[in-house]
Amino acid sequence: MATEIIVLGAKGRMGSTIARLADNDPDYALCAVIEREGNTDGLEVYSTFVSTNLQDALLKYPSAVVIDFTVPKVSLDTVKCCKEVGGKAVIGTTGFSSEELSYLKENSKDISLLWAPNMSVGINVLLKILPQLVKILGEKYDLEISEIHHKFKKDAPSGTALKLAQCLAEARGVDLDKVGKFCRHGIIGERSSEEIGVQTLRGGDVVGDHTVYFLGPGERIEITHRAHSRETFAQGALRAAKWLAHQKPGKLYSMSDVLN
Ligand SMILES: NC(=O)C1=CN([C@@H]2O[C@H](COP(=O)(O)OP(=O)(O)OC[C@H]3O[C@@H](n4cnc5c(N)ncnc54)[C@H](OP(=O)(O)O)[C@@H]3O)[C@@H](O)[C@H]2O)C=CC1
Ligand SMILES: O=C(O)C1=N[C@H](C(=O)O)C[C@H](O)C1
Repeated sequence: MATEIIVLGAKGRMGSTIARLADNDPDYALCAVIEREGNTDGLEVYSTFVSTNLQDALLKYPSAVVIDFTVPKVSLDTVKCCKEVGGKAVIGTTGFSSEELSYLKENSKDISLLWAPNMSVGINVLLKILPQLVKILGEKYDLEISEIHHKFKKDAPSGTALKLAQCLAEARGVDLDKVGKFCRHGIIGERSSEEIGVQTLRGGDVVGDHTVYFLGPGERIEITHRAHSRETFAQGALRAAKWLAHQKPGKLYSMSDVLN
């Protein structure tokens, strides 16, 4: 049976990619596309329900999974709305504060909710193997991350870079809030071995590149993931929605649950 989908932020870079793919794939039924008041022009290309109100769409399609790639404030409203009317949501938005992430976790007890800062298969496989590399290479290898994104991206560092840094910190048994180094400028002194550096580049139309560096004595390993198009993330979001449609609330799901 086709998975029913509601796409929020349907004119955004990610929202439009997801809506187009869902509309052309018999495994999905694009039930509704939602945009902000005054910004629905052009959405009639989808022969589906167009609205500025998520609640209206969820009441009309109670089994649909909402896919939301917008901004933190809007995604928090999506969670609130799903809780009020009983919907499920896949959230790809990044840039949440730790309090906002706690809000997602808290509400995942009541609604089926999945959040992942990167829905590509490649990044999620990388997250699985990084702890092994950290443990084998040990303390002598310095850990750094760099990311490059298009000039329109609003948050920094990327949600993926933060997730990768969190993964490295957990593998070393340290607190990222204490060892994360997000900016270097001026006479900063020698690098300490505990640091996990995260550096941000912005420009042009780069879809999303992430590199993890293991910088050791006499050698280094660099692992780079490059997304070739937004369809990589969009296909992941649709796969996540298909999976989430059959899940009960209980925890804040992530892509690792989907790919298991
Ligand atoms: N998890 C993953 O795999 C990925 C995550 N992302 C994340 O997804 C998010 C969106 O990225 P992207 O598609 O490039 O961004 P866009 O800016 O292209 O799209 C954002 C969408 O959100 C809507 N929006 C923004 N503010 C509001 C508001 N206050 N009220 C209602 N709607 C609003 C926009 O509508 P309007 O045009 O009217 O402003 C637009 O439709 C980002 O956080 C990004 O980091 C991106 C790629 C992959
Ligand atoms: O804003 C983007 O474009 C992307 N955002 C995500 C992030 O912040 O990690 C994922 C992807 O790299 C593209």
